[in-house]
Parts: sequence; structure tokens; C-alpha cells
Amino acid sequence: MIEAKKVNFEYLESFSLKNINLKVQKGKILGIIGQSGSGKTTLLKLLAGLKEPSSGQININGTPLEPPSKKLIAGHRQIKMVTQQNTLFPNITIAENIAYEVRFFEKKYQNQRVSKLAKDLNISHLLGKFPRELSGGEIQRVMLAKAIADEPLLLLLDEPFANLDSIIKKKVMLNLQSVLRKEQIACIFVTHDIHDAFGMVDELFIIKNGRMVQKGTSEDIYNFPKNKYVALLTGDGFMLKTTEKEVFVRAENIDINPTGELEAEVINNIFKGAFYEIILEYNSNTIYALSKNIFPIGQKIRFDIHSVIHFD
Ligand SMILES: Nc1ncnc2c1ncn2[C@@H]1O[C@H](COP(=O)(O)OP(=O)(O)OP(=O)(O)O)[C@@H](O)[C@H]1O
Repeated sequence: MIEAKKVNFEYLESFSLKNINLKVQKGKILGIIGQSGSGKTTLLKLLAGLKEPSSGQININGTPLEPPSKKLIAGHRQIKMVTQQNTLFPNITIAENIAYEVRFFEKKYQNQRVSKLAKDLNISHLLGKFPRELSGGEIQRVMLAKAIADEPLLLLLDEPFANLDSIIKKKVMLNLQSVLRKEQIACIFVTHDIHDAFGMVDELFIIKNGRMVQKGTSEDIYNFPKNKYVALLTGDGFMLKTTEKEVFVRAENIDINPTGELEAEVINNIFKGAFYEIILEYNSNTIYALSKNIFPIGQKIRFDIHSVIHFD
């Protein structure tokens, strides 16, 4: 559906995207994760046809994406991008804003489409209001509805859930995922929050300094991160120095139990909701374990390490 081959891009000398290769099929979701400034938004703009690669190719449905230099208005009619910016028309209602995207269809279909999307994105109660009467999170949901209203080939999302509280976020993410699958829309979505990505994507693309570091399913990347950058971006864990080399350990692989082979001292207990993070000192390493219970600070406890991750 969308494919980038050997794409390069430079902002003068300050930053470059190098040799980007990616492919997203119809109805699939790719998550792009990387540190601030790693090039996520720039990559989305290239894929949206808003910026032009210096070399390489971007194809949409097998056809080369027209670069902005060849178009009167940059962008592609069937590629929709949702960012944090409010681009709603201020003087018409929310229903009219969404219906505008399907204005060339008959009225009956327009109304059906608006109601269906409003239900999926939890904005039915807002349809009669004007954009100025909405909260930031409500506006984001309307922008999502507007972006998918005319069934684009590709939906590009730049931190689309940033303004949503966790209750609404879960619902909107699941509903959006199901709409994208049902309507076979390919989606690329940039986020800082790996937990948003895990629940939403079919594949992850990890970017650092404009280069792809690792690509794969969430499970693969979480369990087999290629390096420390990927490991830390995708979840909690720590480096552990052993006599031979340094390894990476996910906190959930530390098992505190009375017959454990190793011994550590409890430094602190941090409440995380469903569990406590237990900070431990082990052989001059600060390590973490997850536990349902807290332990007295200064107490020696025994533990095992179930598995470790080796980097090349
Ligand atoms: N118009 C521009 N001209 C020159 N450099 C730019 C321009 N826009 C962005 N950059 C630089 O390119 C790099 C990548 O920026 P980009 O916005 O793609 O990163 P990002 O990964 O989306 O970051 P964040 O997560 O903070 O939004 C940054 O170092 C940024 O300063």
C-alpha cells in the first residue's frame, strides 16, 4: 500500500534521514517510536508528500507519490495526516466539519457516515457544537473522525492520543484500530508512549538520529531489542554488569523469592498502581523488580534472574 525505498532527506547540514525503508499494507498499523528529535515528524511529512526526499522513492498503491515541487498544493488527496494542530473549520458545527469530508456523496450517506464515526470515536454528544466549545481531547477525536471520513488510503497520525485521558484513550484507540481494519486503511502512527503503540500497532519501527534501528512486531522488539536504546524505549529495565559482560534485564524477570540464588538490599519501594517497583542494590548495580508487596528498606532479600538480553 505505502512503501518507502532507500529514502534520504536532509535539512541543510543540521539533520538527515538516511536510507529509510518501510512498507505498510492495507488495514495494517505501523508505529514509529524514537527519542525527541529523532526524525519521526519529518518522516511522516515525507510520507504525506509534504516534503520531498533528496533520493529514494515513496510509492502509494504502486504509484510514485508526487513531491510538493510537482504540485500546486502539497500533499495527496487520499493521504490524511492528523497532528496536534486544530484544523477544524471554526464557524460550522462538528457534524458539518466531519460531513465536509464526504460532501460529494448524497446527504443520506453523509449523515450515516457522520453518526457511525461519531459513535466509534465517542463524539456523538458533540455533533451540534462548534469547535470553540470543545476540549483539546474532544477536538483530537473530531480530527480523527474527519481524517477517516472519506476512507483514505493512508492515515498518518502524529501523537494523536496525547490529549486524551486514559479512560477515553483506551476506547478511542480500540475503536480506531477496528475502523482502520474494517475499512482497510493503512496507518502510520508516531508516539512517545510505547504503551499506546503496543496496544495499537501490527509492527514497530524504531528510529534514532534519522536512521532505522529495528523493525518488527511489538513482542519481538520488546523481547529481543537490538541495543540499549531500543530496550529502554520499549520498556522498563536496566543494565547489569556481570564479571564477563553487561546484559540488559527487564524488571519483570527479577523474581523475588526466599530460595533465590542471589541476594540484594532493598533501597526503595515505588507505588505503580498494579504493582510496586522495588529498587534494589546488587553487587554495586542498582536494579529493579516488580512486586505486589513492599519490602522494608535496608532488608536483604533473595531473588533469581529468569532471563537476560545480550546485545551484540
Ligand atoms: N524545518 C526544519 N529545518 C531544519 N531542521 C529541522 C526542521 N524541522 C525539524 N528539524 C530538525 O530535524 C530533527 C528531527 O525533527 P523531527 O521534528 O522530525 O523530530 P521528532 O522525532 O518528530 O521529534 P519530537 O518527538 O520532539 O516531535 C530535529 O533535530 C529538528 O531540530
